[in-house]
Amino acid sequence: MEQQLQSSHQLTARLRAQIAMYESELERAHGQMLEEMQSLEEDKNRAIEEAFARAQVEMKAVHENLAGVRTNLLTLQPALRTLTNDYNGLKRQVRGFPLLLQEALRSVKAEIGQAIEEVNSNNQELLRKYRRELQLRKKCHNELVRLKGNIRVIARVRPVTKEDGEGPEATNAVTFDADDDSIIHLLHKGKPVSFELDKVFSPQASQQDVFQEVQALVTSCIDGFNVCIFAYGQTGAGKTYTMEGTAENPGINQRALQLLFSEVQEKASDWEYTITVSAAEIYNEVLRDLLGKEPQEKLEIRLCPDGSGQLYVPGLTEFQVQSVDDINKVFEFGHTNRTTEFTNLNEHSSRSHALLIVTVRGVDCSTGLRTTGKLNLVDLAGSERVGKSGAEGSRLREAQHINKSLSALGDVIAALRSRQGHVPFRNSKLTYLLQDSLSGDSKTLMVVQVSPVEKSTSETLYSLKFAERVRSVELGPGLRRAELGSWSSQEHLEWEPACQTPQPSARAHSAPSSGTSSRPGSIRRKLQPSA
Ligand SMILES: Nc1ncnc2c1ncn2[C@@H]1O[C@H](COP(=O)(O)OP(=O)(O)OP(=O)(O)O)[C@@H](O)[C@H]1O
Repeated sequence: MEQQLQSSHQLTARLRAQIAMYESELERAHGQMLEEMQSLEEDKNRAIEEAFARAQVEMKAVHENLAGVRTNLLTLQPALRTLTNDYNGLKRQVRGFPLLLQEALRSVKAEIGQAIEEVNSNNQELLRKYRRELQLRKKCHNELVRLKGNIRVIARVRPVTKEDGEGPEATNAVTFDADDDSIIHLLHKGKPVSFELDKVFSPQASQQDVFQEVQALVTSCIDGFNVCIFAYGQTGAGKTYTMEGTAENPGINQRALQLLFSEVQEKASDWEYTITVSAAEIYNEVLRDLLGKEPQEKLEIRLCPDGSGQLYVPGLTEFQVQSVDDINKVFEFGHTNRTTEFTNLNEHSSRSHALLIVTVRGVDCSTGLRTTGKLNLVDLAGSERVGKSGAEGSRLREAQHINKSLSALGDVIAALRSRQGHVPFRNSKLTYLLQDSLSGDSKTLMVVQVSPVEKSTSETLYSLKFAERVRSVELGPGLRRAELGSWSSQEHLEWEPACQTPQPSARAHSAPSSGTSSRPGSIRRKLQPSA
């Protein structure tokens, strides 16, 4: 028991020791906890101090801002008052604006109306002056025509060419007057003969020199005048050279078209122009279209059904052209047609009359005034007197037709120059077709082509007589009848009275799109042997 008591005492002592250890442990943990609480308390206080300090700074800034805003408010108040006043003023103005606008519109309308009236009356005045100017211009032109004669005749002598050969027959038989460019001398069978025309061009004259002589006629077409330019003369005398020329040295046709295009362009701000071209041929008194799709078709000249008395050719193709390039295309097209039609185009060309008809239609943009002028460029058939040299068959028939139409042309020109009441336009297709362009205010220029060589002197003599006769028919009534009798075909073959046929033009086209030719205005282009 004692043992048990002893062990129990020992156990109690161990337990007491253990409890003492726990208690000291607890005490230490308690101390630690107190320390940590102390440190936490310090942290909290520090944080509170810092937050307080920041809050104080911010508070100070807010106070300062508030003070600034207050100051601003104080300064904005007067501005706000002004704005309110302005706003109210504007509101009043907006309310009164429709009335003001109406009033302003009324006064502006009245001012514009007055200005329009002034402009109108100015325009009327200008229009009146313009019309008077136009009339004056036309009067001047007519006066010029009257003074100069509306029919002029010039001669052009071509140079001696290789084709003239050599020897006495190819010697030069034509000379000129150094002091007077309207005189030409011919040595015919040893006798000198002189002629006076309106102007004579020697072989040295250039294409441009000749064109200068016809330039004014060409431009008058833009003002609504009709013009005829003829090349007359025996085969090989240079008619086609003068009218068509070569690629390097173009003749009247191309230069005229070029001039028309440039003149029309210059006037483009005031006038609207359209230029159309037609080309026709008269062979054995049959009229045919050189630009048509059916070159064989015979055309007739008819009276316009509108009762205007104007003539027209139903079916004659008319191409509208705007540039030399368009002309190239038109004539290339016509030429292609013809080369397939004739085995010997050159010969055929020599025996037919070729006409290039250029029509210039204009509208004055400001007045609506319309003008139409026609420029007829005619390469006549060779004038040689084949019949006298004993031609037969178809050659004789051709010659008869040529002589008949050239005589008829001479008759018409003579009648016009002498201002006869009756002009025999209907005696040939050529004169009938050109009736509109030969009468009235129209102008005519005949270029008589002359071969200079000895062997051609008979034909040259004949051509120059023809030319001088055309020119010498006086304009005055006293002399009116003096020369008329000589127009019957003494030198041409006898011919029968012309059948009576006449003609408006149709078939307007724009230029075809074929290949280009180097010779615009070439309706009678001669084929080169190699072609
Ligand atoms: N002024 C000139 N300058 C240089 N050569 C010219 C001149 N006039 C004509 N010729 C030349 O003379 C030749 C005959 O001229 P062209 O063919 O023009 O005569 P034509 O009168 O038209 O003949 P046809 O009646 O056969 O048509 C051509 O070779 C042409 O080039």
